[in-house]
Amino acid sequence: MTNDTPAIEFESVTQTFGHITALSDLSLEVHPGERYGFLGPNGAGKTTAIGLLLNFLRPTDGTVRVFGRNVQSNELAVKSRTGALPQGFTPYSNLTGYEHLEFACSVRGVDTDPEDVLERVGLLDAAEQKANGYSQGMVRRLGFAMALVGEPDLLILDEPIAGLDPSGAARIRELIREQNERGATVFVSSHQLAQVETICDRVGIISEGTMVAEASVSELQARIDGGPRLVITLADGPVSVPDAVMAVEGVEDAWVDESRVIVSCESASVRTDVLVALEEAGIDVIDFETERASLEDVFAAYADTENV
Ligand SMILES: Nc1ncnc2c1ncn2[C@@H]1O[C@H](COP(=O)(O)OP(=O)(O)OP(=O)(O)O)[C@@H](O)[C@H]1O
Repeated sequence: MTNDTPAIEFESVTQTFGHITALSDLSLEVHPGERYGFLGPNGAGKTTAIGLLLNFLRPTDGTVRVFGRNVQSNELAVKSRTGALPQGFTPYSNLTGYEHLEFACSVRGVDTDPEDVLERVGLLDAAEQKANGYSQGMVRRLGFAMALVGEPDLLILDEPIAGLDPSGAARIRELIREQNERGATVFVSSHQLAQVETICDRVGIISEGTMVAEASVSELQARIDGGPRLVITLADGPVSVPDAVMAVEGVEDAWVDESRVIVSCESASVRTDVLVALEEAGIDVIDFETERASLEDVFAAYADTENV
């Protein structure tokens, strides 16, 4: 393996279940050290892709590699470098949190202190409690703790933040960052777009088993709306978009939303020109701010191809 070898590689992967095509000729690469968000609506094929990565499924066609190794023919070598939190993770109800971690350590053949990992996910106080008394959020954190055992080079996390309260979600985000800083590649599947936006540096969006967009979060936003919008509140309240705004070179679009004028511009300097133009036209501005399209907006536009 060289430094250029992808941490994850799907090469023209198709997965069918009878007459259903879950993945269709999917290709993607995740570079070592990346935090990659794998996004898509329900039924898009995310869990199928993770099932292939973990060798729970055999691809109908194509090849899946982890650190350059075909996952089908190198299962043990791949698993020794991978920690996973699968979507349907359910704990053994009669084992305590501590016993789950002991089990994960023995499977991996490492002598990590279970209490250390439980503390990192905020479950130390519940270490001696049986997992059947755990809340949904505690179960996700337990699964995450088991994925961390042995400091794997690759973390595959299916909806890691689902079911967590804000402080639990913040803790998991922090742990993901920590793991990434020590060098782990992170692959996060989610339809909680706001969560992925803050965790990942690159995002792939799949729809109906096909990759429809792949870029950094900021690139995706820029593709949809040309960058941040300027939101202006006028003293007299707008009835229509002032001509002075539309006359500014670089204004792509402008519209009235309730009491505000929203201006889509191609660059930050155009936003300044808009404010100057309003002042010169004698129109009083009470307030202005810039507003980014959320990844939610981006996703909706890509998922609904009629809007692209
Ligand atoms: N074992 C299976 N047998 C038959 N069809 C399946 C099987 N697993 C997945 N599918 C189908 O493949 C498609 C992709 O499903 P998948 O679970 O991978 O999507 P997903 O993006 O993970 O969705 P969700 O966010 O709801 O979990 C769906 O149409 C699903 O019904």
